[in-house]
Order: sequence, then C-alpha cells, then structure tokens
Amino acid sequence: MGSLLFRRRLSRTLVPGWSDNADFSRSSWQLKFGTSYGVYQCLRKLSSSTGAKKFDFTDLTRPHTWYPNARRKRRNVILHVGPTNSGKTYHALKRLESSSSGIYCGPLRLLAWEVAQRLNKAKVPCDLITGQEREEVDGAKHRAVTVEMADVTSDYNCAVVDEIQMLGCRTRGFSFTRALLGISADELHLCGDAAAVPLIQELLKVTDDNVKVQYYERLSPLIPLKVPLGSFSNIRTGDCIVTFSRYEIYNIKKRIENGRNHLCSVVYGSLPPETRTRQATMFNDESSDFDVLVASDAIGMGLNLNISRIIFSTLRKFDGVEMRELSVSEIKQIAGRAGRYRSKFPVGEVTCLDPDDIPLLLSSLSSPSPIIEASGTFSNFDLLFMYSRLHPNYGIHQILEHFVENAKLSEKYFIADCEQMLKVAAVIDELPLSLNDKYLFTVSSVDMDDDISSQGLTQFAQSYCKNGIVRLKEIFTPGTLKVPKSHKALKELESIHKVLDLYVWLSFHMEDSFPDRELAASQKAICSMIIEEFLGRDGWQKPNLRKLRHSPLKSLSG
Ligand SMILES: Nc1ncnc2c1ncn2[C@@H]1O[C@H](COP(=O)(O)OP(=O)(O)OP(=O)(O)O)[C@@H](O)[C@H]1O
Repeated sequence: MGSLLFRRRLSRTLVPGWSDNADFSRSSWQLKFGTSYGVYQCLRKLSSSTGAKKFDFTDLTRPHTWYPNARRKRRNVILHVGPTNSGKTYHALKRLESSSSGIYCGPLRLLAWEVAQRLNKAKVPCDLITGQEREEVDGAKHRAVTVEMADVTSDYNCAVVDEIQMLGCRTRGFSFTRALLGISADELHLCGDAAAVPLIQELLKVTDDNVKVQYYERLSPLIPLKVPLGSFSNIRTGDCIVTFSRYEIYNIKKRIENGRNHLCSVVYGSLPPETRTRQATMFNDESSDFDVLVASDAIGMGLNLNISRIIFSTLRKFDGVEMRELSVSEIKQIAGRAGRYRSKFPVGEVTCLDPDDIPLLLSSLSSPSPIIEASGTFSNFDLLFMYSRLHPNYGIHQILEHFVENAKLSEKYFIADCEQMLKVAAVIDELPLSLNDKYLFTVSSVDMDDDISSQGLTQFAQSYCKNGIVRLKEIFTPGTLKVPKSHKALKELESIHKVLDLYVWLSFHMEDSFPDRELAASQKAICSMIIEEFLGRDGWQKPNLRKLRHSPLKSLSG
C-alpha cells in the first residue's frame, strides 16, 4: 500500500511542469487539476469577478517565484565548469555520495542509470526515476532522475544538475531552468560548459543564493591532427567515426567491414538506450572483435567509451530544420570523447575524413564556446489551465499557440520551442478529452516526426477516449510488426520500440488506464534483443532470418 501511494504521488508531482508548488491536501478540486493552493485561491477570486481579464497569466517574467520551497533557502550553488573529461561530474558526485539526502538530474536516462548504479554500489541507497522507470530502493534518500523528472517539491541536502549548459537548448532548456531555479537543496552543484557561467550568475542574482565557480582543466591530452584520415583503409582499433545520418552510419560501417580488418559497433539516437550501452560495452571490451565505433553525436553524452581517435566524416548536420555546420561547442563536446582519463587510450586524437574540414576543426577546438545568452522557460500546467479559463472555447493547440505568442519574458529567457507539443495537440484536440488529459498526451515522450510513433500515440488516445483503458494488444494490429529483413524494417523496429516506450511513459502518468506496463516493458526488451541481433553480426544486412522468424515479438502483431 505504501509503495502504491508513493507511486501515485510521483505520478502527479513529477509530470513536467505540473503543479510545481502543489500541496495536494487542500481540496479534491486541486487533486483533479493538480493546481497549487496559491493559484487555487487566486482563481477563486478571479472566477467571480472581472479580475480575470486584468490578470495576465502569460506573464513569465519572474519564473524564480514559481518555486517557494527553493526560495525559502539560501542555497550554496557551486558551478563546476571546464572542458569534457576534466572531472567536473566526478567531484559533484563525490559530494552527492557523502550527503544525507540528494538528487542527481541528468539529460539522459543512461546518465541517471549510471549514477543510481554508482550510488547503490557505494552503499548509498538511490532510487532511479525517469519517464519510463521507477526503481525504488528501500530506505533511499537519494534519487537519480532525468531532468524533466526533477522534483521541486522536496528538500534535499545536495543536488547535482549535469550538463547545465543545456538550459540554452531550444526544446529542453526549460527543464534545466526549472531544475536550476526550483530544486530546494542546501548545496546545488551544476556541471557543464563555462559558456553558461555569466547567464547562470545573472539568473541567480534574484534568488539570493551564494554562487561559487570552480574551473577545471582536462585530465588527459587531446591532440588535434592536421592530417585527414584520407581513406577507410587507414582506420585502426579504437577509432570512432562520427556522422549524422542513420543511413551514413550503416554505409560507413559496411565500407569499413568490407575491408575485413575491423568490425564496427554503432551508436545513434534512435537506438534503444540499453542497446546503445551494450554496443558501447562491446566496443570497449578488448576481447570483442568489435574494435571500431561508428556513431552520431549521441556519443557526446552519457557513455564511457575507450576511444583513441575521433574522425569526423562531416562537420555538417541536419538539425531538424536545416542543414548547418556544427557549432564550436558541439565539435568540442564530440571531440572530447577521445582519450578518456584512466581508460585504455589516455591520449586522444581528433581529425576529419575530408581535408577541407580540417581548418574548421582546428579553429573550433582552439576557440572558447560562445557564451549562452538566454535560458529556456515554459508555462506550467497551472498557468495554462487558468489561461484556458479565459478562453473556454479553445482547444489545447490554440491555448499553447496563443500562450507562446503572447508570453511576456524577461531578457535572459526565451520561450521553449514546443513544435512537438503542438503536433500532438493538433491530433489530440480532435478527441473529447479533458484539458489535463490532453496536457499529459501533449507533454509525453512521443516523437511526432516518426510516423509509427505518431500513429501509436493517436491509437492510444483514441482507445483511451473510447474505453477509458488502453490494452496494449488491441493497439498492435496485424501487419504493424514485420520480421526485419532490411534497413527500412530495422528502422521500423526502432519505431515500435519508441511506441512501447511511450506506452510505459503513459502507464506511469495515467496508471489505471494503461495497465499493461509489464507487457510493454518485456516487449521493449525483445525489440532491443532483435535489434542487437542485427547489429551483433558480421554484415548487418544479412540477418539470420530463421532465428528471427520465431521471435516472440510476432505475438504483438496478432
Ligand atoms: N580524481 C579522480 N580520480 C579518479 N577518477 C577520476 C577523477 N576525476 C575524474 N575521474 C574519472 O575521469 C573520467 C572523466 O571525469 P568526469 O566524467 O567527471 O568528467 P567531466 O568533466 O564531467 O566530463 P564530461 O563533460 O565529458 O562529462 C570519469 O571516468 C571519472 O570517473
């Protein structure tokens, strides 16, 4: 019973942006909408008067005031800044480990897993909480979470926010800002790039915290090479080739493996996280035949890799909007993965495939990262809900759109890019759902640019609307899943994994309506297993189809 209650509490308080200052004991009305006491009082006054029209719910100029718990403390904020591989996180985690209670917030599930594992191994019980996992450990006073799950309602002795420079990220920056302003901790350790220091100092001027900056130097050398790789025949053990399209990753893997001297592990964003870790482990393992890595910028964070040399196959990437050159910080972050301190290759090297790219590589590595000018922000559910009361005929798409257009911000903030949310909202608005249900679907982990994922979300929402309960098996109709035979089919399997991941996410936030979490989790594991089956063999294009045809995953497709 205790753990059930705990889970229920997590479900509400940890929905990103949901009732950051909520006190759920006040009334059933609040429980329903998850709105804070102050906001509730305010709304009561406004609902009976003409005051609503005067109150500007789009005023986001004072986001630090949204977190009364954190504002009750004078926090000691320590900024650990420096290049990659300089021991910033190491020192912050040492403090976390020795604290009486604490929270680690990282940008990736892989990082949260790693920290939870590390603390538990050091006999510091630590829960793991991400959008898709809740692993509660008896007696834990520590938590390792993904930054979107940062808890701003509890008090901690120590908190760590990793990769804090991501507060400038146009899509996820607002979650880092929320952690920065909202976590109530005596000590708040922020690890990241020095480019974020002036902005953080500026943002924290109004919070009355003590801010200290600790600078770090790289622990092992990184040597930029003036000579390009030239040809794939010059590849050697420990090399990592970086490219930015999935197609190119497999193309390069094939070209290297055709030379018959090396086998390649691969790492890219749409691979399931556990597959990424296993590919990395295989590459790191000296006894494995997979001695070369072909990867996207997904290696930039979260994986411990024994890389000797980084080779950029290109310095341009498509960022979802346009084809552009990599930024100085992106080049430094990726290049910095070579030569990890105390690893098999303590001295790192970096070069390019194309001689024309060498000047940009060298100049980027010797430049400081440009200063980050502004931090992301976004409305929480409370404000959106009240805004919706002023516009009762609006769907969530219109509310979000109007909100973003009309939001008032102070100079050091920008409003988050909510393009993905708007895409979900456009689909969800077709259905007769309450605003809070719509909000949940809208902030879910779906990738709307992936056809299968967006189709999955639509089916989940339709089924929820019709039956109030979503059974996993009813969603996967025959033909949704096919035995992978090609590059395209492998991609489809990755998308199916994303849909299952979405189901698990929804099951944590709308527990009673998504009861098949365990089934979804086990199907996810099978999906990754089949993907690894492809990647683990010599020549990914020739899978052992006989073995795959008997995969239990077929049961999903009816
Ligand atoms: N004092 C130390 N003693 C032992 N190992 C250390 C020490 N400092 C750092 N390391 C190890 O060196 C590696 C790099 O450290 P860490 O991850 O803290 O660097 P970072 O600056 O946070 O890098 P990044 O920005 O790339 O995440 C890690 O494997 C870490 O465990």
